[in-house]
Formats: sequence, structure tokens, C-alpha cells
Amino acid sequence: MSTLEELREQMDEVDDQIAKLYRERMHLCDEIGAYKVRSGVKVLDRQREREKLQHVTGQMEDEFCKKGVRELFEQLMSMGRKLQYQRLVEAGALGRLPFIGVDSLDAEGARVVFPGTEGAYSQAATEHYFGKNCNSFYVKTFREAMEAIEEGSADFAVLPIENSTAGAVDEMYDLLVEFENYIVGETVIPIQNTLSALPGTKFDEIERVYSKGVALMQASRFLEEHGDWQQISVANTAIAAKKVRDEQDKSQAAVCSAYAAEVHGLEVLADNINDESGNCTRFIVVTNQKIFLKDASKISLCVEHSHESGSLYHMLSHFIYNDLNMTKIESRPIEGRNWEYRFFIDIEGNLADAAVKNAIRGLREEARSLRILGNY
Ligand SMILES: C=C(O[C@@H]1C=C(C(=O)O)C=C[C@H]1O)C(=O)O
Repeated sequence: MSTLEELREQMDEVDDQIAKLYRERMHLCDEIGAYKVRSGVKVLDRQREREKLQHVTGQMEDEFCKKGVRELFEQLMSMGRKLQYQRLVEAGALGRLPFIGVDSLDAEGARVVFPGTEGAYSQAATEHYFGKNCNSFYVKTFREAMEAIEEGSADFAVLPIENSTAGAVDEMYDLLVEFENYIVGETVIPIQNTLSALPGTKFDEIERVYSKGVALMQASRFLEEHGDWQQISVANTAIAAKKVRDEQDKSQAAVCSAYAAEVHGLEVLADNINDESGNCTRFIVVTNQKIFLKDASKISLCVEHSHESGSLYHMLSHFIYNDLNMTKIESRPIEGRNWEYRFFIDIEGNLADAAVKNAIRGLREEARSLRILGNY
């Protein structure tokens, strides 16, 4: 019987052959890639790949080897494609019109819209990003803010995308798909909620609490201690504060910022009522121009892929192969297709980076759809 050393020696010989054949195969892929650059033929040829998989699995005897050789050739072909995308990018064949790189945002005198009303956290985020004296106005909903950008009545919108306690703002993800607007910046501000009501209100007079749904979630422990209060969701924390002021009813209170309470003449009955003391929200800055800052370092993408085993894995392989760091992934249901999802992915990088271009070239060809939501 052979010793372990002898078996390993034989294995090394086989592996050397595999490595040599791999090099030859990639060299051929490269030549085919050069042909594709010249002729404009698409990189991915699904029919050819299907036939190849059938052919190689047909050479295996048992199911175990069939499955293994299929996976091996799927990987080989995927690597071959990535090499070809690289060649296409080097040849400047980038596909759809790229974003335009700018040195800075044209923020001087720009009109900035935020959702809510006077005193909203979105207003605080707007002033944090564009400065206290920026030219801002508010609309009631996220949708109206996106519409204002699309039709040009505002140059930028500042909208919440994610809270550190409650997670993603789902509606914003859906609106980013629906509207042809682009993310050009982001800013994070602390969210410290209070329970506020008309001046002189006593705790035991309160029957109803108004706020934005996520803000009620962020203060869930405090609100559970007052389980008899009815919790009512409205569009915005500052709108809740305004409602309590306008209706002059001491059985009502709002979960809102101290600033919103002050703006709307309410008294803070309890401060810092959030479950998490470090609670903060990330806001995005959106515009209707296809631009990105030249020093931008984060890219947001939206990808849809065929609903089959391994498709997410293949999609993510473009980031791995190009050494791109994925920092976030969210999924949202696709309307009209029950239990199918689109993925929102953030990666580190700039649209001018070769690695980013390679990954995007590959995703664009292999995914059902790809949208670059912004580079900021
Ligand atoms: C190499 C080619 O490009 C791609 C890679 C393939 C492979 O590695 O076998 C097959 C088909 C294409 O999707 C080709 O078109 O032949």
C-alpha cells in the first residue's frame, strides 16, 4: 500500500497539470476576450456554458463527481468571464453612459427639500450637511421630496435611509427604485427622542401618543411601561408635535426631538426615552443629476437577479474577485412577483476605480438589472 507521502506526491503531479491547464484555459479566454472587444460580441454566452456543463458532467460516472465537476466548471467559466470584463473595461467599452465626476456639489444657494415639518430630524440633517443658513423647505412625505427633486423644484433632498436601532427605512429603498434620482452624499445625526405634550400636561392625563412608526419603535421600552397609551403612527415626529399643539388636547403627547417640542411650543415631559442611548439615523442627500464626487468612497447599487439557486452567490462573486468590500446588503420584495427580491448593496470604492468598473461591467451583463444609485 502507498504511504501518505507517496499519495501526496502523485496528487502534486496532478495539481501541477491542473494549474498548467488552468493557465492555458485562461489564456484562451483572454484571446476570446480580445475577439469580443473587436467584434462587440457579449461576454456571457449562456447557451455555450450550458452545453459545456452538460458535456463535462456527461464524462463523470457518479452523481458526486457530476455535481463536483459542474461546480468546478461554473467557477472556471465565471473566472474566464471576469477576465474578459477586465479586457473590455481596459478597452474603454463601459456600456451605458457613465456618471460625471465633479469636484464638489453645487450647494451654494441650492434649494434643499426635507420631509416633515419645521423641527423634523430631516431638517437637523439638512442643516448638518448644508449649513444652518441653507435655502431649505419642507414637504409632507418622502415621496413628495423625491418628486420635488425629479421635477426640479428642489436641487437636493435629505432623506432618512437607516436607523441604528430600527434598521432600514424600507420606503426609501422602494422610492430609490421608483425615481431616477441619485445619492450624492450622506450624513449621520444623533436621534434623541422625548415625550412632549402641551405645557402643564400630567403623565396620567395622557391617553394617546403620536409619532413616526420607527420613532415609536426606538422608544418601545419606555412606551411599554405605559401600556395603556394608544400609539398612533403619523408621517413624521415633528408633524406629531405640531398635531399635539394644534389640537390643544392634554390627552395627547408626541415622541419627538427636544427641538421639535420647542418649535411647536410643547413641554418635554420625559427626555432621552430611546431604548439605545447612541441611537442615530443616516440620511442620504439625493439629486436628479447623474454625478458623483471625485473623492467619493461608497457606492450604492440595486441588483435584480434570476430567481434560482446560487444567483446571489454569483452576483457577489464580482465583488470578491475584484477585491471590493461590501459594507451592506438589504433586500426588498419586487412588486408583482411574490417571494422574489431585489438587493440593495453598498460597496467601498469610486466609480473611477478599475476594480469597480470591472465588477459593474460583469454585473450589468449577468444580472437581470443593475442600477447605480450613487457614489458618495
Ligand atoms: C470563453 C468564452 O466566454 C465565456 C466563458 C466561457 C468559458 O469559460 O467556457 C464560455 C462562454 C462565455 O460565457 C466564450 O465565449 O467561449
